[in-house]
Amino acid sequence: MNYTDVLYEVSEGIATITINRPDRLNCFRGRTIEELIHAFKQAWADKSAGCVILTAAGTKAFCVGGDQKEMQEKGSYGTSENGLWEIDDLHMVIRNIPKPVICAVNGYAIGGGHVIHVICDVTVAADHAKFGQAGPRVGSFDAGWGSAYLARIVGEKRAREIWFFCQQYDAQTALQWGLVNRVVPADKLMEEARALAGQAVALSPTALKFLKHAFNADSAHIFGQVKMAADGLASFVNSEEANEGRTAFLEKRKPDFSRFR
Ligand SMILES: CC(C)(COP(=O)(O)OP(=O)(O)OC[C@H]1O[C@@H](n2cnc3c(N)ncnc32)[C@H](O)[C@@H]1OP(=O)(O)O)[C@@H](O)C(=O)NCCC(=O)NCCSC(=O)CCC(=O)c1ccccc1C(=O)O
Repeated sequence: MNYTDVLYEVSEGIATITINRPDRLNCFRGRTIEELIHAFKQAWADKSAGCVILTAAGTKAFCVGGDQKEMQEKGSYGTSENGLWEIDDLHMVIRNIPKPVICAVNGYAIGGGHVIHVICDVTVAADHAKFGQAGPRVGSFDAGWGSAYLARIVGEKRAREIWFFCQQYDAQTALQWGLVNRVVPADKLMEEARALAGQAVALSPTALKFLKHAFNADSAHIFGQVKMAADGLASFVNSEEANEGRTAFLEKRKPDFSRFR
């Protein structure tokens, strides 16, 4: 597959996957998701790769979720070559790949971009990174991993706060909340992520594989709500209510949801 939205490279046993849409703050469209899935599967199949780093191009954003401009213009984020919108499959391949996945957050991790970092095994954040969910402001929600798994990580009260108020949290707060593992100066981000990845690469791949499956087992039941959440969202995104959120964002004004109460 020829990548347009993603970069992929393997060196010293570490596969690095980079979301490469910096001019759109690395937000994703259907093609981005399809390429990310393909890249994760490459890393899965590659016996020379013992660990994966997921990061993004530039210094402003890791990923700011779904491409709202594409959604506004085309009525969808666009599909993959096979015609499907495969965000759930991306989440599953990050969980199921039997190798540690380290997310190196190089800026904003917002909306669906925040969910992606939440699902990764470990997160290293640049000190200027910002974290948060935006769905209820722009006409979206993740009632699957993005809420239920998030609550396991930061606790119910904080997860509800993150979704119910759509604020942004700095890297130190994210560290204090257990949302990220480490915070480093921005210019040391990849160095730190690669140092951690190198330590994993030196360990027993079979032990790591079984440990990852073991950690996953305890939250696997969340998958039961993921498809329902995705179908609920699919039926919501083109509603008048969701459209008000998206349009307000693109018009740089506050949304007015009062008529939908
Ligand atoms: C990230 C910001 C806080 C940055 O703010 P700021 O520095 O002030 O920059 P801006 O001027 O706002 O932005 C610069 C430029 O980028 C454009 N832009 C920003 N975000 C997006 C985006 N998501 N899509 C498209 N374009 C974007 C912005 O319009 C500006 O363009 P100009 O032309 O220069 O004006 C701030 O930008 C911000 O808050 N961004 C919005 C974040 C957001 O709302 N993200 C989407 C949340 S909804 C989502 O992610 C869908 C989730 C999803 O797909 C999903 C997830 C899980 C399960 C299922 C699904 C599903 O099926 O949908």
